[in-house]
Amino acid sequence: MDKKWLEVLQKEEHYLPLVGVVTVGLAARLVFALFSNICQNRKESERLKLEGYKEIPSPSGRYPFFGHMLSLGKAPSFKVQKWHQQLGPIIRLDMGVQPWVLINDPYLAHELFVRNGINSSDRHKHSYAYWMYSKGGKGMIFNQPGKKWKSTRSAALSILAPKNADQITESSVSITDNAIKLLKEDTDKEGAISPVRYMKMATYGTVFKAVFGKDVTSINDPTLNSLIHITERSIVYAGAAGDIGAFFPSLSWINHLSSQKKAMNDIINERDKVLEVLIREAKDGDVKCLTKVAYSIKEELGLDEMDLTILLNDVFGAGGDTTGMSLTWLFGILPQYPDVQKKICDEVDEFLVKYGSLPSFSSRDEFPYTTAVLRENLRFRSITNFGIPHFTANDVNISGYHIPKDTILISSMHAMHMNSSIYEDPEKFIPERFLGTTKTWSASSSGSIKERDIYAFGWGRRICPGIHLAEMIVFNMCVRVLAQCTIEAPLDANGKPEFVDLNNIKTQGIIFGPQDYKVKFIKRDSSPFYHQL
Ligand code: HEM
Repeated sequence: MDKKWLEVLQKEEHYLPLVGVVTVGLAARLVFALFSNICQNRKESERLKLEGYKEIPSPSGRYPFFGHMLSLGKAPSFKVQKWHQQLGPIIRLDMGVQPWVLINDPYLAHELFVRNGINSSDRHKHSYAYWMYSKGGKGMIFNQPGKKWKSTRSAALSILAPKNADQITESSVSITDNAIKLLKEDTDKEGAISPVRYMKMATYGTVFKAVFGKDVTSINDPTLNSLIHITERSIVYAGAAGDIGAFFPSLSWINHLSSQKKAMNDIINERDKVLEVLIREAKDGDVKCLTKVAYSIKEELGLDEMDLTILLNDVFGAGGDTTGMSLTWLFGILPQYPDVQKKICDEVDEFLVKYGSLPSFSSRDEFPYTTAVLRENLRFRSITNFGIPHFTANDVNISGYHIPKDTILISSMHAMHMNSSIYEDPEKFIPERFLGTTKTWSASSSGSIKERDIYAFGWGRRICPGIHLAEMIVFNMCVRVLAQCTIEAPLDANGKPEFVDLNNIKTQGIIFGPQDYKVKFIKRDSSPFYHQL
């Protein structure tokens, strides 16, 4: 964020006359901004301290004007984990003038987001995500939790809920098989490959079919790729980088000077054009998909065209990158644990011999070890840095702490999954910790807090509506790849495997992934299907 902010300033200065009145004017505005932000910082800190309540601890490393923003570093999730280890389950950060309260204890998070859900389920009115992307709070993700938001959720669940997802189940398998076919062909040509594009094809492709009813057969599908490109640029701006004014109100003028504003507007215009065509074709087509279903119940739900456009974009965007990233972590982790791979392969082979066909998600119960690995993958590397932040609509008091209205609330996703009071040896990748837990991700994310064992899908009324689809795509991809291949790291000049560094994180807006890496998908001669590969 700090770097981006400086880049914006540098770019703007480049276009402005370098000497004279403008430069002096800018300097004066910066000094004024600095001063007024410091005053506001102080007011915010006072607001968080209330007599009779415990003070929420705040880490050192707070700078004037920027607050903790400059201390978050390149891997904010890891830094926040350290702060929780030092200060406990609830901490406060000052991001410019904006207070953030972060929680890494599931019971406290449950008390805040579920028991006090009425006051803790708003979204912050982010300059890009709320005002531009969702046109002032339309659709689902950035909408406030009122009547329209409820309607968009019920429209989405008409396709995504486990009991309604039959159609997606079939298409998920065929899109996944297409992606694996291409992955194998490219491996034969190139040796080691980066799995990211193929995972994106399978995940975005499945969601694309579910939302717009269109099949994706090529990794180069132009419409799918342009929507992915638009989505990924949006995800970056939906993070802190797209909302300078919220952290530094006195610097919000930068947003208006900035070429960033133009770039953001371009994304939205491009998005609207692509969606207009897709929606028209989906409405007129014969395939049952979210667009068709949502339009058929539009009047009943009291939604307008733009509500639906943003909703469809929300579901596409929220489903593709997250699920693809979970698979990208998995294929980076597995080469480092050959014994884990072997146990998954044994389970798949046993199924192949017993039934003579590849499994689909409905056979999930026959894969206790594989499902434990996929749960551990989700815990070990959480995909979203901090979920999607919530915002307090009113003051909230939990466990003796006072959280005022207008505070950003964050479930510290990585720190919660690395909390040693919940998981033994949390820094180690140990799938066995989940053996014996056969519930689906969806069932265990929404049950009682005592039975919850993963926290990657958020909380309360805002909980991710795509959990079932996410698990289905990840399961299908994992078992179908390992039915045919083993995954190995390429070797360096000395014959040593070049594993991806699992602690070297790439943060893209709200998503958290590994650095780019390559692996080899090697045909598995022990597979009962070997001769058909
Ligand atoms: C492994 C994959 C996924 C992960 C880790 C994930 C995680 C999350 C998280 C953390 C939230 C925020 C919840 C909160 O605010 O408390 C969320 C919301 C959401 N997710 Fe997912 N998600 C995944 C896959 C999907 C899929 C496949 C879809 C749909 C196709 C989807 C659609 C959504 C939507 C629409 C929301 C916004 C809900 C609202 O604001 O009311 N997600 N997801």
